Amino acid sequence: MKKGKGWIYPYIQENKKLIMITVILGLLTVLSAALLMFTSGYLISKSATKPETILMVYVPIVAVRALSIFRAVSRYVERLMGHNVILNILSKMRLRLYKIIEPKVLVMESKFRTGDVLGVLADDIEHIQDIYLKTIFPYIVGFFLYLLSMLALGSFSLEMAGWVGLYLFVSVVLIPLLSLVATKRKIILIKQGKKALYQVLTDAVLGISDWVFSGRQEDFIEAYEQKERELLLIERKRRGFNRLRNFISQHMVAGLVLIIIFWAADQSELGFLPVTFIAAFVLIVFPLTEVFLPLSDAVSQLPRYQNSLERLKSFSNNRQSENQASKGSTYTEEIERIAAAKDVKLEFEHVTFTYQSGKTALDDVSFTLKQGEKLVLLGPSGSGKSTILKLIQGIFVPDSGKVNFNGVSASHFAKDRSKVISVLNQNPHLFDTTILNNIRLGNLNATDEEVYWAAKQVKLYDYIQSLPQGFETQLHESGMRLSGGERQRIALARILLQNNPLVILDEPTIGLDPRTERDLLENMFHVLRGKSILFITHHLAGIKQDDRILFVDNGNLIMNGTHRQLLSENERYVKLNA
Ligand SMILES: Nc1ncnc2c1ncn2[C@@H]1O[C@H](COP(=O)(O)OP(=O)(O)OP(=O)(O)O)[C@@H](O)[C@H]1O
Repeated sequence: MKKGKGWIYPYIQENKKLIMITVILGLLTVLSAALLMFTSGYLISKSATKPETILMVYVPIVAVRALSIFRAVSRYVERLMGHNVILNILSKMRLRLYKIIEPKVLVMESKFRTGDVLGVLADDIEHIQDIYLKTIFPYIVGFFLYLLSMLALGSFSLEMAGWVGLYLFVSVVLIPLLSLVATKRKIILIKQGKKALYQVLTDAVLGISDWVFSGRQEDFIEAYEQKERELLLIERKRRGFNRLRNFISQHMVAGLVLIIIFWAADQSELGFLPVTFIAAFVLIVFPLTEVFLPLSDAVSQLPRYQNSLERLKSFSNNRQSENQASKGSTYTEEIERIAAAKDVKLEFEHVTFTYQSGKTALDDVSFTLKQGEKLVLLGPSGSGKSTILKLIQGIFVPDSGKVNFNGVSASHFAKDRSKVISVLNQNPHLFDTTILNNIRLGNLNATDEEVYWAAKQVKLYDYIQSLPQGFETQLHESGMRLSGGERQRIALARILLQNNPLVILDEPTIGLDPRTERDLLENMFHVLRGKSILFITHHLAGIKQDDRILFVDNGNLIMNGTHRQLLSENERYVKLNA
C-alpha cells in the first residue's frame, strides 16, 4: 500500500477481496430475508386457500425454515467478516497515525494544539470506521440490490420495473442528496463547534490551577456552557430535519407498498399472477426498504467524515517532519558511528530560520562546538535560543545554511538523536514509578550499581538512601514529592547513564533559588566534564572566566568570545554582568 495517499482508497484497495466477500454476504442476507418474506407471504396465502393436503405447501414450509436459518447464519458471518475487515483497517490506520505523530512529538507544541491531537486520536479514526460500516458497505449492497430488484420485477413487467425504479431512485438517491445539501452546513458547524469545545476544555484543564487561583472558574464554566447551548440548538435543528426526512421516507415506503398491492391485485385480476402471490410481492418490499432507508442517514453523515479526513490529512502532510523521517533511515550507520566515537563537532553555518508566521527567528548565525567544549548561549527572552535548540535537535530545518554533526545534517538524525544528544530542560518529567526506574530511563540496560553510581555523582545517593524505601520509593504522579533541585538532579543522573557526547542544558535552573542554582550548576559542570555542553541561559549565573559565550539578540549573533574577553572588550556585556 502506498502511504500518504489518503485515508480511504488505499485501504479499500488493500482489502478489496475481503470487502467483496462482505458485500456478497450482505447481499445474501438481504436476499434471503426478501425470499423468506416472499415465501412466507405465499405460504400464508396458499394455506388460506385450504389446500387438500399439507404436501401442497410442504416445499414453502421447508423453504421458510431453510431461509430463516440461512438468513441468520449469513447475517452473522457478514457481521463477523465486516468487523474483521474494519478492525484490520483500523489497526493499520492507528499504526500509520502513530508513525506520523511519533517523530513530530517534539514539534507538536509549536505546530498543533493539544485539542487537535486528541481530536484526531479519539474521534477521527472512529469516524473513518463508520465510513465503511455505515456508508460504503451499505451503499454497495444497496446498489446491487437495486439492480437485482429491478431485474426481478422487470421479468414480470418492464413498465412496473421502470416506475418502481424511478420511485426508489427518488427515495434512495434524491432525498438523501437533498438532505445532504440541507444539513451539510449544520453538520460542519456542529463538528467545528465540538472541536472548538474540545480545545477550550483541554486548554482550561491544562491551566486549571490558574483559573482557580484567579477565582474565575464560574466565568469559564458559564462561557463554556453558553457555547455548548449554541451547539445543542444547531444539533436540535438537525435532528428535527432528520425526523422530517425519515417521516417522508416512511411514507414513501407506505406508498410503495400500496403501489405493489394495486399492481399485484391488477395482475392477478388480469390472470397474469396467481392470487397467492399478491401477499408475497407486498411483503418482499419490507426487507428491501430496510436496506434502502438507512442510506439517507449514511449520506447525510458525509460532511462529518470530510472534516475528520481533512484533519488526518493535515497531520500527514507536514512537509518539514516528513523530510526528516524519510531521510533519517539512510544515515543510521553514520549516526551510529558518531554516537560510538563519542566525538562530535557541531557546526552552525550561516543559519537563517523563519517561522511560518513570517517571523525571522535567526539571521545568519554561525558557530562551532567541538567535543569537550562548553558553550554558553546567552540572550534575552525571544532572542532565538529555543529556535537554535530545535535546529540542533533536527526538529526544524534551516531555510538557508547548515546545522551539521560531523558533517551530517541534524535533520537526518530523526529518531536517532537520543543516541548523540541529551537534553536537560526546565521541567524534566518524572514518572509515577520508583526512583530507581526513573533514573534508569537514561539507559535501560544499566545495572543497579550503575544507577547508584549516577545518583552519587549528582549528590542524591545519601538522600535517597535516607528515605524509608530508598531507591524503591515511588515518585507519584510527575514526581511530585521531590523539590525542583532534586528533580533536576534525577534528570541529570539519567543523562549520565545515557552517556551521550553532547549535552544541552536548556535553562535547567529556572525557578530555583540562587543557592540551589549555584550548587546544581557546579555539580552539573563537574559531572559532565569531557562532554560537549551547550548551556542555554538568559543570565550569567554559573559562568566561569574561560567559558565561551554566544550572545544572541533578536535572531543575530552579536557576541562570540570567552567570558573574560567579553568582560574586557564589550561594554554591553559588562553592563549585563553588573
Ligand atoms: N512557533 C512559532 N511561530 C512563530 N514565531 C515563533 C514561534 N516560536 C518562536 N517564535 C518567535 O521567534 C522568536 C525567537 O523565539 P525563541 O523561542 O527561539 O526565543 P528564546 O530566546 O528561546 O526565548 P525564551 O528565552 O523566552 O524561551 C521570538 O520572537 C518568538 O516570538
